[in-house]
Amino acid sequence: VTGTNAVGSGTGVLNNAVSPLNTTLSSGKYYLQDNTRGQGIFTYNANNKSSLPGTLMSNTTNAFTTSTDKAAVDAHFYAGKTYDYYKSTFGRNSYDGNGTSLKSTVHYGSKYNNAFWDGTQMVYGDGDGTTFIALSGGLDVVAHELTHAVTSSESNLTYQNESGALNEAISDIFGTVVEFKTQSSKADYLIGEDIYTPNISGDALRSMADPTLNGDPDHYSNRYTGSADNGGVHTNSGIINKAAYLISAGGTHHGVTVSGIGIDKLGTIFYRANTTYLTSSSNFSQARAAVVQAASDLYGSTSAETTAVKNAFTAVGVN
Ligand SMILES: CCCCC[C@H](S)C(=O)N[C@@H](Cc1ccccc1)C(=O)N[C@@H](C)C(=O)O
Ligand SMILES: [Zn+2]
Repeated sequence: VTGTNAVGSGTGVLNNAVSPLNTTLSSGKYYLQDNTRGQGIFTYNANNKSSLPGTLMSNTTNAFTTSTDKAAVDAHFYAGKTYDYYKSTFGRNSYDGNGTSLKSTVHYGSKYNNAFWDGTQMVYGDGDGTTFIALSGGLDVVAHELTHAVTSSESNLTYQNESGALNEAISDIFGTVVEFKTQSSKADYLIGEDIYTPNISGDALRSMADPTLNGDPDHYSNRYTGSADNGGVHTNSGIINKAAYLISAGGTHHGVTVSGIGIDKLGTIFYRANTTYLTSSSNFSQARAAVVQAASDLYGSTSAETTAVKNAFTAVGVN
């Protein structure tokens, strides 16, 4: 909408206080439209239907605190935080580098247990209340989906088999990196922990530290070779997620010891790989080469960073 910039507040999915919330005042109504980042961040309500984008979220006051507001408040705020990470860390203006506006829709479908990037916008379900609660309530979910947009603009990894698992792992990696940079006190290497199984504490949809906790492989010899889930893109991502975990945190896996280099460098290395070396058809072995080259460019071919990358990929059986 055309209006004036305003700063409001809200309540998130986990009943967390959210402030500041960048909004737009137009004709006496406040909209979830943030004009301070790129060409804007716009958050919509699908009203539990499946037509997109739905209606731009509005309120008569600048306090978004109703139950309907909560998923939108987090989607809006976390999209802004993810935008900030890419802009401040790499100078990247929005997912395409051109400041293209970020659109999110919440309350998609009925009890929809998923979130996705549809090629032009982020989409979030409410969950069924048992497997998931509203998925935009997880910062790692929002950063996961927005990172698919970055990947689509860069390597454009094909969403199936090994390139698809790489695509998924890169989204999990940046979901985690953004969580560490934005919510440092509650950051972890778990994926979806904030919005997964509200009745079970301590679990998550995936674990980068130990993918086997959810039945996902942590070594290439255990990869899934079937056709489900586009060739196991959410399963075989565990192999790359484990390598990423080892690069950042270090550890010994299958007899190979990795000296961790930290979460910031993990993000910097994978960002360079995704924007410079990976292509739509890259497989795991080619991804190793891409990430090694990225680390070498950044820190030197004999650096501790490059050594950590090599050892981590070896540890998960990718050569
Ligand atoms: C619509 C068809 C599937 C789209 C897949 C999207 S990109 C995706 O990977 N969504 C994430 C959502 C997510 C992210 C982080 C944490 C929790 C949940 C995902 O992992 N979806 C799982 C449930 C899946 O599709 O199997
Ligand atoms: Zn995904």
